[in-house]
Amino acid sequence: MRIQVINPNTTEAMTATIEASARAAAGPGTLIEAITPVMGPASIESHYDEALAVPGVLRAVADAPADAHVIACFGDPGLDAARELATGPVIGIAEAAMHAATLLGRGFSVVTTLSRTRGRARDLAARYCPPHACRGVHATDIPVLSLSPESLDRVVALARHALDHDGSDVIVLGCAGMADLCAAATAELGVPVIDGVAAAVTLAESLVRLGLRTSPRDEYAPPPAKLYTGLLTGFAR
Ligand SMILES: O=C(O)C[C@H]1NC(=O)NC1=O
Repeated sequence: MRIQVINPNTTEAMTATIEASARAAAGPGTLIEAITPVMGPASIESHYDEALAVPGVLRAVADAPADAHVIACFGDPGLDAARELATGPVIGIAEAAMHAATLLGRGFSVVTTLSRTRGRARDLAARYCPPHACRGVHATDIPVLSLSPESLDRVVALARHALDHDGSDVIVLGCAGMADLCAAATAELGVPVIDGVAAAVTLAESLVRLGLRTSPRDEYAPPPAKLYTGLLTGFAR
């Protein structure tokens, strides 16, 4: 099977981090096609960035039919719109990570980048999870493009604080750029630490293997035909 893994920001180095995590998680029969969009922000750290990332996500989904698509940004930008264009499953990394977390413990905490992105994470938790599953969202105040292997200590220290303060038992990494910190953080913390990229790829694989796809009925049906002007000439097939 072919899974398209989209980095919604335009930073190739981050796409490489995402691709490595996706390939490590994928099964032997899965081809990972990681892509960087042709348009959008260099990183996504605000509602404005998120809005401007969506056209690039939709272009990617429309241009490359795949058995499934992963949106590899913790804000899950364009997830519902992408489901109207795709035929296979479309999975966001926040969605996958949060669902996985609810299967592994009684409550999870999110460790993310800038404090201003905490509201989005809370909103997504309210959509995806039962009440009280997400016990807290904590910001490292590390900008997305400043994440590096040296960020591990800060991420782990904040995760320890989160586990104690929130009374949670699982950690969700709140940025695709943290994917390469997951194994080391898991070893340090001794609790499940979830990388949304890996969770989304394996969830997408499972759905495809079960022969399941996005429902074409009603809300996720292809968008109604209409005129689009300017840059956004529309991406519907
Ligand atoms: O919302 C965040 O801080 C993380 C999010 N931003 C980004 O460019 N890739 C992400 O996963």
